[in-house]
Amino acid sequence: MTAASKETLGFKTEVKQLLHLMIHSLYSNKEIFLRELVSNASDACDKLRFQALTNNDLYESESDLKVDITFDKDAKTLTIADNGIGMTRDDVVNHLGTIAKSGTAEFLSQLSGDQQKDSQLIGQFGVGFYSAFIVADKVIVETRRAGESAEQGTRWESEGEGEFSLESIEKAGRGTSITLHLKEGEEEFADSFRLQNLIKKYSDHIAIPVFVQQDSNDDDGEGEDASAPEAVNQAQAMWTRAKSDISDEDYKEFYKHVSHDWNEPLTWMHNTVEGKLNYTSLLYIPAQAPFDMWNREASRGVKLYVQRVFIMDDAEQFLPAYLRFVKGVLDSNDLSLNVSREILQQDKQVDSLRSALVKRVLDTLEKMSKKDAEKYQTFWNQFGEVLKEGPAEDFANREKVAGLFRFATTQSEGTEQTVSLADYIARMREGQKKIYYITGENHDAVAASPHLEYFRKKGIEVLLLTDRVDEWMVGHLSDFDGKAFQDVTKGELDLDELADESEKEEQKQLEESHKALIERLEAALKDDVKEVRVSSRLSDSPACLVVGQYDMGGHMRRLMEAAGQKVPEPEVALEVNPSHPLIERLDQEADEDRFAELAQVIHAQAQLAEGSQLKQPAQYVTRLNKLLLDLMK
Ligand SMILES: Nc1ncnc2c1ncn2[C@@H]1O[C@H](COP(=O)(O)OP(=O)(O)OP(=O)(O)O)[C@@H](O)[C@H]1O
Repeated sequence: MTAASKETLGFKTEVKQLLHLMIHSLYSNKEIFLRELVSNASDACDKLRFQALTNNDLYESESDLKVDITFDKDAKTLTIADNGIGMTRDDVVNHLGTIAKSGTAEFLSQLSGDQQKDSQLIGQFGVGFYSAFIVADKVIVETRRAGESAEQGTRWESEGEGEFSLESIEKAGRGTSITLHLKEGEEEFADSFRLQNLIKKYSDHIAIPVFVQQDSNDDDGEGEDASAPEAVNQAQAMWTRAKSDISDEDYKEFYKHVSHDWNEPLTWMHNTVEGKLNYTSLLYIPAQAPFDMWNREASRGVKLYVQRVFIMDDAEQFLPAYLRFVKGVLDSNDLSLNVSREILQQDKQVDSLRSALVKRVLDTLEKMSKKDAEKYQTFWNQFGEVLKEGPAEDFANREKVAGLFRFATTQSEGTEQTVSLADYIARMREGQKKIYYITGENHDAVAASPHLEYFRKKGIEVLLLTDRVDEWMVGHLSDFDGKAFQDVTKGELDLDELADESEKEEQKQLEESHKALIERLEAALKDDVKEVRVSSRLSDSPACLVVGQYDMGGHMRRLMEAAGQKVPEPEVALEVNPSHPLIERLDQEADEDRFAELAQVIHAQAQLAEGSQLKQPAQYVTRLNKLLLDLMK
């Protein structure tokens, strides 16, 4: 080792922030550091086994993979050593000096300083290696990549305060050993009994044997007197065990290992299939959305194993993007051990496996929605918006996915999305053939829309769609259970279906008796709207705007315009309510200039009511002020 090979580097800012936070927010759960370090050690062994498939020399004549936990009570140290893949000097800098996760900055910006809330968020982010600093004031990592020579080892050392040092060392055995210098008061972790209990509690499911040093019999504290270590965990891939042998606690801990989530999962599905396809899958639905669910680069997919050998993390080919919240393991007996991401893209088996997993997840959700509505509601509140991408992405399952949707409606309470399409259909009025909906920015705005007046009067339920994906989703769904979706703000209301005879007659008469008014309005607004009609949808408001049945809705148009996209101008019709006092008064206005002014104000108000921006707001204010002044005279 030469002095020149030693250097001191600073942590990236986000690491400093995370370390500070971790130590303060996670202290009450400090023991989880062991789970995190053993989980990393197990992953490192998995990776070595995978790479050794094509290069057996990597085993360096030691193919029994294991994790060794040793301690020294006097020195107050604890060491977690593995003989896995190890790290090069560059790996060490990249993995233990930065956080390479996409969305890290965004995650950190969400933190509030409130320890309770923040610990929840860190849980979703994943705690990892840095959790060692919850109990240690100095951490030393000694590592050597499998296949490299003994002199190419690296020693990383840090007190968790801004910087770390690196130097080259000689390391005979490959792999990584992490030594924690325990903080004052954390001596409990240099204790065999305590360590064994923790491994049984948190890491029993790890497929690699974990050995914990025994306490020495004569209590002189000499490390050399310790007797031979023994494997503490079951050391068998958990998903290969019989379901009856696996406790809920085991399933939950395994979830934390595969997902890097700190919270418990909402539910899981564990299945072994033999026949045309041969595989075992253990899939989890989290209880909480991860911090990066909307980040396009975020990793997703299952951990793929072939015949118990780890192949890759985040195998995204096995689940569609709209199920990206699902975590877990797929162990296939059919795929080849040298399968790669490229091969997966063309493999026919992959499609069959994917269909099978999708079916499993959708069936599980359906069952949950029937058996445990409250639990399902938790799921929906977290992941509903993602699931709504389903009809566009997975045409074959669109009806099944839509059956899982929940909506806020004109008849549901508050803003929570609780009504299924089946509920809606069961409540449809006699003769009603369509599923009516309205889209908009937020619940209050859509619930107050003038377009709902007629539906309220007739007691017809309307779905209130306020998620960004909604309009896009309905566009792809188009119908459910044979009933078409209809935007209540689009096209002429089809009274045939909704109104009784007397209403239709009344509407006809209104149209006849207001022909002159309509013509005058059309002349006054000829540059603004394509058509003016007598409305059948309004009862309390004077007017509203309606786009063509096949035009883009107002909400979608606003979203696209906000994203800087050019959107074709829709052909808008103004519908007026002749029974409204304002329109009655307008009809009597003899002065054509004043009539035109009033018509412009009514048109502007209809735009405001639907949430649109006026093209010339100042002009509207001037007009309105003029009218107000007239009133005050
Ligand atoms: N024992 C080890 N052997 C080899 N590489 C390791 C070991 N421990 C950590 N690493 C490397 O350091 C990286 C960072 O580890 P860390 O635990 O912080 O994050 P992670 O495991 O990727 O995810 P998470 O933070 O969600 O746990 C790992 O991805 C791995 O590449």
